[in-house]
Amino acid sequence: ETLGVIGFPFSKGQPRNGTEHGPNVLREAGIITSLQSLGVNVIDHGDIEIEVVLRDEPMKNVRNPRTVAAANKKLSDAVAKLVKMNQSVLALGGDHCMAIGSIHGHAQVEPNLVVVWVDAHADVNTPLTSVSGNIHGMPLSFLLKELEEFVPKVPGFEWCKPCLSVRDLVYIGLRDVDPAERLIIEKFGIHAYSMQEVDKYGIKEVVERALNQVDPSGVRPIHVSFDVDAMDPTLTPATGTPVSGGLSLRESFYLAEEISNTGRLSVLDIAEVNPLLSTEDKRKLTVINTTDVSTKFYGYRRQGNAPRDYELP
Ligand SMILES: N/C(=N\O)NCCC[NH3+]
Ligand SMILES: [Mn+2]
Ligand SMILES: [Mn+2]
Repeated sequence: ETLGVIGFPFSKGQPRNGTEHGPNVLREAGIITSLQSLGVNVIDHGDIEIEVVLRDEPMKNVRNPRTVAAANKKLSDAVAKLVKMNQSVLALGGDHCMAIGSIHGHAQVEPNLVVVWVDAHADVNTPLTSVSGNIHGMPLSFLLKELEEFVPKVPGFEWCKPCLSVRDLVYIGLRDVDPAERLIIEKFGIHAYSMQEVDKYGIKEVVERALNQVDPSGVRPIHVSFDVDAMDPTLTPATGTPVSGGLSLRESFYLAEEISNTGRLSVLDIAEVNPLLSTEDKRKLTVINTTDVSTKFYGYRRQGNAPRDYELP
């Protein structure tokens, strides 16, 4: 099967320049060749062309609404096109507003998808609960049907019809959740495995419970939205909102291997790599660790990978 890679060189969902370089630093780190060396047929479709919308005034406190909306509409169309062609999609961000386009596009073709949101943050503020106005802290509020009545019209987002139900979403890695976000999680009973649960149950149990809760019959396409700040900042320091006490490299590998083992990973977002926010060696560390997790999502096994259709000589 074919893995289509799309770059989303974007940073306007948050205030720190640099995430627009995420796709290219991941490519420069060899993420494409690493995946090809697994025997995956990888096609790099290049980057979404980002247009700057002039006079993109804030709507109440929501920053860069039209620019964020336009970019994510393009991403949605691109992801939908590839999924329709039976490609798995790896979307390289870019800040986490990318999930609006990525999940929306995926859902146009696979409405039965489930979302595994791997992140230190819940990213489920609405435009009315967000303190910052940064859309990368709100993507799920644009996607969740149950939140539609709580989300005001934001200019540019007319195309974005909510496409996900709270019961089809599960969080892993939370450790910096706003009060309003916790209210939403509890009000709608969203499945959420914070780092507290990871410590309590262990990653094996967390992954098992998470997948069983959103997809007990084990048949639904999986969308993983992976914010690199889910991992411990000692592993991925080049990111905008690092939070201590994150997933270890081995917990991240295990999560990726188990998702890969389902055989139903359909779209993976890699969000919030910001090479400008750290020294050269910390940038290198971030992209190497991110690449190493990505290869586990697409078949690399620490146990070893026996050659396919090949006998011992
Ligand atoms: N990395 C971030 N989200 O995943 N930052 C925004 C969230 C702050 N509440
Ligand atoms: Mn995020
Ligand atoms: Mn985050």
